[in-house]
Amino acid sequence: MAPPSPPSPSEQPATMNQDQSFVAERLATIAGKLTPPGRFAAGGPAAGLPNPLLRVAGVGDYLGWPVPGAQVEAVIASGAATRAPYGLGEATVTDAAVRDSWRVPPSRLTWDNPAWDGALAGLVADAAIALGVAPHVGAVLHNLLLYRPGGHFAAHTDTEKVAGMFGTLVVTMPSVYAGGALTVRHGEEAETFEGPAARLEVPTTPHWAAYYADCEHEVTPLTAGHRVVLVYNLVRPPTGGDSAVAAADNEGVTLPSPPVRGHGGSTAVLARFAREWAGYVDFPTTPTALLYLLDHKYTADGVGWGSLKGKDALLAAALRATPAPGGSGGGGSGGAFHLHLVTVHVHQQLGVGVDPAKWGYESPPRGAAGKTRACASRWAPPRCGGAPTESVAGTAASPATTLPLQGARIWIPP
Ligand SMILES: O=C(O)CCC(=O)C(=O)O
Ligand SMILES: [Fe+2]
Repeated sequence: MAPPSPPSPSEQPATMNQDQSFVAERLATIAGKLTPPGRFAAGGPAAGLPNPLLRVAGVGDYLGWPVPGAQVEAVIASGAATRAPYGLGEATVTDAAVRDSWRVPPSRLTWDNPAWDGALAGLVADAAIALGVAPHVGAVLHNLLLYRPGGHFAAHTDTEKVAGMFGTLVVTMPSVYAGGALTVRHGEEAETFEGPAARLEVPTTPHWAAYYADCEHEVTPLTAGHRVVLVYNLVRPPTGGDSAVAAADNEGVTLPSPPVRGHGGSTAVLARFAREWAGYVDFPTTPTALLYLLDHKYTADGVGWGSLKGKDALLAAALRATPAPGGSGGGGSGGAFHLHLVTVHVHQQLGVGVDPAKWGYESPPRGAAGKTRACASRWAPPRCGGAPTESVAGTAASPATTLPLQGARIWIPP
């Protein structure tokens, strides 16, 4: 933070109580008002997609358009498809109670319609815009999935299968089925994609759905018919592509800026917030650092300034663009905030009357029998679980650097 400059009386919030909740609540309020550049999931009919003329090696004819149920059964009977597995911890297992579908790997698929790749690229661009992701998004075919009556996939999140993967695109080929709805959830929100034939009509139009891979999703059981989907990994350059602008941060480390525009007026609000915070930072109960829990979940490999999603990307862009009081611009050494993408593990002991504002970075509360109660992170996902410890540890996620937080008073969201 910039050196304190006492706020004028008119800048003091009416509810100021000079404790740690003021700055944290103010930042949460500002973040809450940001409108993310896209949705966590999007989809609908894909009228622009032609019949790909898809062939499964060893099965003969092109798949029909719509795909007849008998042809799906023939692919399964041929041995070209195997039961689709799912990840359980480090292992990959098959269990029809969790996932009941069949997969054909890309190595056994060919598509002969030369118009397919261009049409798919157009759909991927639309999906990227709908999710609010920077340009240069690519789609890599992962599987052809076949669902029979009763087929389903229980709620799960998708693992990042390749570097730069941030989401999944599902293209549902026209076929006759009922049930088999895809529901995607993020926080309190849910989106359901019914596919082309929710009412057992003979469909001719494929459908699509795209979502961030960390969003939980499920496919409800098919009550009749066969569902055929192409599943693509959505990938983007790890640093956010062309729009990633290198900028030196306050510690002299070069970081790419998040590939997001549209934070607009929020930098003015954040600049005012920075002034207020600076004016009160000498109070012993005012935090000198804030942990902000990201809206999306990120893996250690997948987190970075250029790979933040949705609201996270927007807030990071706004914070980075906020100039220091008296400074001419943000995003670099003149910015109002020191920003770090880190994973912080916090294991708090119950029953000791904890006042998080008094914590030093390496002085966690100590006390009664250990129980993991809170996991918090600043710009990175909580990693809950594991053995309770009495330490608070931070790992810089991007880039690897030592955090200058020793002795900081950190406010941790409840
Ligand atoms: O079948 C679908 O619509 C989704 C499949 C899925 O969730 C996956 O392959 O991970
Ligand atoms: Fe999935």
